[in-house]
Amino acid sequence: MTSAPGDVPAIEFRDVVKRFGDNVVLDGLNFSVAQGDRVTLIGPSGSGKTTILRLLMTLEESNGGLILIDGDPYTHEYKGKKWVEIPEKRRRQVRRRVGMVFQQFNLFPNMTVLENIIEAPMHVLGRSRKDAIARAEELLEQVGMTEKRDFRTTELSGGQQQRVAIARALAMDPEILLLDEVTSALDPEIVADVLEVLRDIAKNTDITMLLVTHEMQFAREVSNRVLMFDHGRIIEEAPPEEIFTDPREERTREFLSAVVSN
Ligand SMILES: Nc1ncnc2c1ncn2[C@@H]1O[C@H](COP(=O)(O)OP(=O)(O)OP(=O)(O)O)[C@@H](O)[C@H]1O
Repeated sequence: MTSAPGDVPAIEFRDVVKRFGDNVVLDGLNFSVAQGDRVTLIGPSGSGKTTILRLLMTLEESNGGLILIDGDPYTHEYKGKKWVEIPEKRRRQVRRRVGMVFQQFNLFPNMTVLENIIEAPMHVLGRSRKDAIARAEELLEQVGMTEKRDFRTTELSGGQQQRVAIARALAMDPEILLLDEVTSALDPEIVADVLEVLRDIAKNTDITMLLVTHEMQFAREVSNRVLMFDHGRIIEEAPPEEIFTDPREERTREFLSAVVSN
């Protein structure tokens, strides 16, 4: 599902600049993602893909430009003829619409699976414990983890932890789900289980998804648009069937053949 022309994009980057010291990672980046779009970011290591997701989670601050979620500016707005910072409270409201699953799961190790999933809905969204548990149980079923409900996360395999992390992100009912190389830390034989869960979410929800992955087959199945990054710039953009079979740019071609032969 993609938005009709004229709809407000779910995500918009306008001239976004991000530097780490002298290292200019994003140098005036512009792109947008329509509501319900599934967009994969590909590109060599260090090209800025994770930085984009971290900016969207406000885990990093940009050095310029605007990031908008559903048309709402995230960090700054133009008011009274000058740029002013968005108050923290409003920023948190916008931030809540975005969920992220990380490469390294980032679960709370001293909590059970269930506690991990209900923590934010109760404390951030103010849901009752009963409602949070009911939703968590639905999600545990969806990711095939019902039996591990009361286990500590340290007792789970990487693939199981990642499925819990997906359930935890979904428990906040995000409009946008960011997936950062969610299978990279997993043994090859369990990658398929996690991809199956994500495929299911892509098929059965209208969540906007922005994913960074080296699993090209997965990107092909799940996304409807692929953006190829190099040095913080989009050098090619196309539907997966086009970019994976007949890339326009030499740099994309090189990158894809290196990934496939790995
Ligand atoms: N916290 C940080 N401090 C300093 N430099 C950073 C930091 N985070 C990222 N960088 C730098 O920003 C650049 C982009 O990194 P980023 O992780 O976004 O790339 P990437 O495309 O996601 O790479 P990969 O595919 O390896 O994950 C790199 O040069 C990296 O060294």
